[in-house]
Amino acid sequence: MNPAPPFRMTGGRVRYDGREALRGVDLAVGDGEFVAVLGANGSGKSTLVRALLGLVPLSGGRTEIYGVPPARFRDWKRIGYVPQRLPMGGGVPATVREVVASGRVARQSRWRPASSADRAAVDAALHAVGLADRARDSAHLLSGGQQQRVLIARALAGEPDALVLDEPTAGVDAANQEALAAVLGDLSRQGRTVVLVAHELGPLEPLVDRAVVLEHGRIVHDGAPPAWTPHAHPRHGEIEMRAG
Ligand SMILES: Nc1ncnc2c1ncn2[C@@H]1O[C@H](COP(=O)(O)OP(=O)(O)OP(=O)(O)O)[C@@H](O)[C@H]1O
Repeated sequence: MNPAPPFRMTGGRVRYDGREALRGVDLAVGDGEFVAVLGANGSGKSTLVRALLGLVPLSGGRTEIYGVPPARFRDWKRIGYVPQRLPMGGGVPATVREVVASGRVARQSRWRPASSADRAAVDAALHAVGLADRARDSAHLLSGGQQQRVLIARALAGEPDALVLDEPTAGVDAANQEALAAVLGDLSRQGRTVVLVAHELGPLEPLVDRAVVLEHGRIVHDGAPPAWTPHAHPRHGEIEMRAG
């Protein structure tokens, strides 16, 4: 029997205040796949990835993480999540290293201090996103693009099998987008599963095996990445399929 895929949603529905944001989504993401979730503002992209992770409840259908419904899933160290907005800033200033080290929590025993494996994973994650030389800096003083890389490093530090990123390129300059593409390319070649939400793929495009396009909470395309005018947000009718 094949092992359960990282994510499988069947007939997934999500309702906010009586309005449906997901309207019957069937989606299985296989081990090692690199899937981009595309669509216009408000089409339901964030809702879909949050529902896959059990962060928003389904009003209909079901979803599983490695074959287990999110409420019963316990193996969170296998999953990395990079949210759309920064939960850091405000509060107590933390160094870049401290934020990244917090990504090890799911792997650490509560009664033991960080092990050498923890420290090595944090170092590797900082190195992967090109921020090793900023480890002692306050995370909230970095640029938006660098903060995004800190959040990615935090997820990488947990050495997840599957990584979910919500618009990792939004508001990120070209150099940081290239850096992100290099990191995600390495992960993908290592066989990790990547699901990312994007408006535009930019330098990530060559990495994408499969694009899932949402419109009004439904999947309207699932296959090769569609081509559209750069810098335009895909709207109804604007997406054209690449020949071949
Ligand atoms: N917490 C919430 N409460 C009520 N409505 C919500 C909530 N979150 C999202 N919505 C609505 O659900 C729909 C889908 O939103 P969602 O954020 O999933 O779309 P999106 O494709 O990720 O959009 P964007 O590209 O702007 O991030 C939108 O109409 C949005 O206004």
